[in-house]
Amino acid sequence: MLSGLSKKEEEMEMATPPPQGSFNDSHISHKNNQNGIVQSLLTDLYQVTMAYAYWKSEKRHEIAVFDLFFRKNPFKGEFTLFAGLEECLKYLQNFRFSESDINYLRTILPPSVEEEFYDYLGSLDASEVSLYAVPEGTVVFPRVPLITVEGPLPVVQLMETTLLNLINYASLVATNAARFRMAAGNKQLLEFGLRRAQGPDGALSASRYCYIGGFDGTSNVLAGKMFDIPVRGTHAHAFVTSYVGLQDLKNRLLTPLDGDSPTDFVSACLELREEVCKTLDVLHEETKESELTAFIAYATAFPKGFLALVDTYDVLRSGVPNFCTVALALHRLGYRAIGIRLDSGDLAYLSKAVRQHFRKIADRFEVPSMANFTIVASNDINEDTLHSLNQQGHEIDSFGIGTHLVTCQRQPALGCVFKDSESPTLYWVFQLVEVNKQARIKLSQDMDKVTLPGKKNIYRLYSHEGHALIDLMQRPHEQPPDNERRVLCRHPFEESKRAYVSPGTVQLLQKLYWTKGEIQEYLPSLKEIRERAIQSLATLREDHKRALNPTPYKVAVSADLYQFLHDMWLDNAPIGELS
Ligand SMILES: Nc1ncnc2c1ncn2[C@@H]1O[C@H](COP(=O)(O)OP(=O)(O)OP(=O)(O)O)[C@@H](O)[C@H]1O
Ligand SMILES: O=P(O)(O)OC[C@H]1O[C@H](OP(=O)(O)OP(=O)(O)O)[C@H](O)[C@@H]1O
Ligand SMILES: O=C(O)c1cccnc1
Ligand SMILES: [Mg+2]
Repeated sequence: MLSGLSKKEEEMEMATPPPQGSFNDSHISHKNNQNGIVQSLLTDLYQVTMAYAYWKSEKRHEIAVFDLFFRKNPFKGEFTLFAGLEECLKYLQNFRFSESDINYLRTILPPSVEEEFYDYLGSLDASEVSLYAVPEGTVVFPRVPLITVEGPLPVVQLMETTLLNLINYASLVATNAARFRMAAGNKQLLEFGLRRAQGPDGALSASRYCYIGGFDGTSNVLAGKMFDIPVRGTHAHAFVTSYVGLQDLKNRLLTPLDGDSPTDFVSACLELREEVCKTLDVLHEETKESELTAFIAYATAFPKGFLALVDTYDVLRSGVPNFCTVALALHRLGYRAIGIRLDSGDLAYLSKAVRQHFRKIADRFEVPSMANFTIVASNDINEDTLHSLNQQGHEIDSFGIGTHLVTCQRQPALGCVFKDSESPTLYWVFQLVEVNKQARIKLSQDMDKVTLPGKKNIYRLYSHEGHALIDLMQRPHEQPPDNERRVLCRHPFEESKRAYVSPGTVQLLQKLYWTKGEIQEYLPSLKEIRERAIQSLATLREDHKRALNPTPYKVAVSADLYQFLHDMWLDNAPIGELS
C-alpha cells in the first residue's frame, strides 16, 4: 500500500496494459538508461513526410552530411558550453520505429502513403550513420559544427529535430550556469530550480547540465539519484510558520555528540537566549518564540546539519538571535551548526549585518568559528544580481538559484540549426568524391546565414601561453595546421578580415563518436565533463568571458575553404536583371 492505492486498485493498475503508442511500450524501455520520452517519434511531422518524399524519389541511399551548429552565443556573451552529446549517442543507440510507432504513423499520414514505406521505416536503425562531435563540456563558438552526422539522407533527416532538442537546452542552461559560476567566483552555487522549471524533464535536464556548468549541487533528489550530483538543501518558510510555540515540542531531549546521556535541549536554549539577545542589542520579546521552536525542532532532528531560514519574521531582530541561541546550545553539546539562509530583502546589506552579529556572538561566547557560519542567499537571483552584489560587497558564502537559472529567463532558447552541408548520393559520392567533391550551400540575404559547404575539419589553435586563439575550419584534404608554420585564417565572409596565426598547439575539435552502430569513444562521467568544462573555459581569455561587451572569439576558415565557399556562392547565386 506504499503507493496509496488499495490492493484492488494496485492489481488493476498492474493488469492494465499501457495504451497503444504510450511511451511505455516495449522497445522504449531503453537499455542505456535514456530518458524514455527520447525516441524516434519525438520529432516533427515534417521529418517523416520528407523521409517519405525522399523514399519515393529513391534518395534513400544518398549519403548526406549534416552540421549542427548555432549562429549566436546566448546571454549577450561570446562563448557557449557544449552539452547534451551523451544523450544524442544514446538516442542513436535506441533509434528504431516500433510496430506501434508505425501503426500510429499510418493513422496520421495520408492513405496514399505506400505500405512499403512503413516496411522501410520498420527496418531503420542508426547502423549506417556516423556522428562526429566536439567533446561534451567544451567551450564552443558560432558557426562551428558541434556535431556532424553522416548517413542515409532520410535517416539523418529523421534525426534532426531530436538532436537539436537534446543539444539546445542542455547547452543553453550549461552556459547559463557557467555564467553564474563566473559571476559568483568561488562561492558555493546550488540549483534550486525544480519547482520553477519547464516541466519534470526540463527540471532534470537543468540539474544535470547546471552541474556541468559549474554548480556544486542541486536540491532535486531524483537528479541526485539519477546523475550522481550532490544534493543539498535547507528548509522552507512553511516549516517555521508551522510551529506555534514551545508546547509544540514533544521531544525536548538531545544526546550530546560524545554520546553522554540526553539533556533538556529546550531549557539549554532558553538559558542562552537572554545573553544572546543582549549581545545583539535585541529585546528577547522581539524574537519570535514560534520561530525559536521551529529552529529547535530542526536542530534536534539534524544536530550536525543545522541551517536555519531566518527571514520569516525579522532577520536581525528575530531570525539571527534565534539561530545563534540554538547554535550555541548545540555547541555546548559538542555540535557545530552550519549557518543561515536569507530569502528576502537586501541581500548585501543583510549578509553584512548578519556577519557582524556572528562576530559579536563569536567574541562574547569565545567561539571564534561562529564568526564564520555559512550564509546562504536565495530569492530571484540572476547573473546581474551576482555582479551587483560583488560590487556592493557582501558576506554570502552560498547562493541558491532557481527561476533565472533553469528557465534561462534572459534568453530562453539557443538558436541551433542543423543544415545539410553536403548531400551527395552514395552513387553521387562515388562520382563526386572521386571527381568533384561537390558540396551544398544554403544562401541567404543575411551573410551570417550562409552555410559553410562540405565536410570540414575543425581545429582550435592555442597561443604559446595556452589561450585559445581562433577556431579554424579547413577542407578535409588540407594539411592540418601545426606549430611549425603560420597559417592564414580568414573571416568566412569579410574579405579584408584575415590574419596569420602561429599556434603554440593545435587541437582537432571533433572526434568520431558513433559509427557502424557503436559508440567509439569513452563517455566521461558528469563529474569529468564538469572538469572538462572548467578547463576548457580556463583556456579562454578573460576579455571573451567578461559580462559586459565581451570581445568576440574568432572563428575562421582556411584560404582554401574561403575560396571554395565563395566560388560556390557565386555559382549558386542567381544573377539579377535591372530594367
Ligand atoms: N543588494 C542587492 N542588490 C541587488 N539586488 C538585490 C539585492 N538584494 C536583493 N536583491 C534582489 O532584489 C530582488 C528583491 O525582491 P523583492 O522586491 O521581491 O523583495 P523581497 O525582499 O523578496 O520582498 P518580499 O519580502 O516581499 O518577498 C530580488 O530579485 C533579489 O535577488
Ligand atoms: O527565487 P528562485 O531563484 O527561484 O529560488 C528558489 C526559490 O524557491 C524557494 O521558495 P519559493 O520562492 O517557492 O517560496 P518563498 O520564496 O515564498 O518561500 C526559495 O526560498 C527561493 O526563494
Ligand atoms: O533547500 C532549499 O533551501 C530550497 C530548495 C528548493 C527551493 N528553494 C529552497
Ligand atoms: Mg522566493
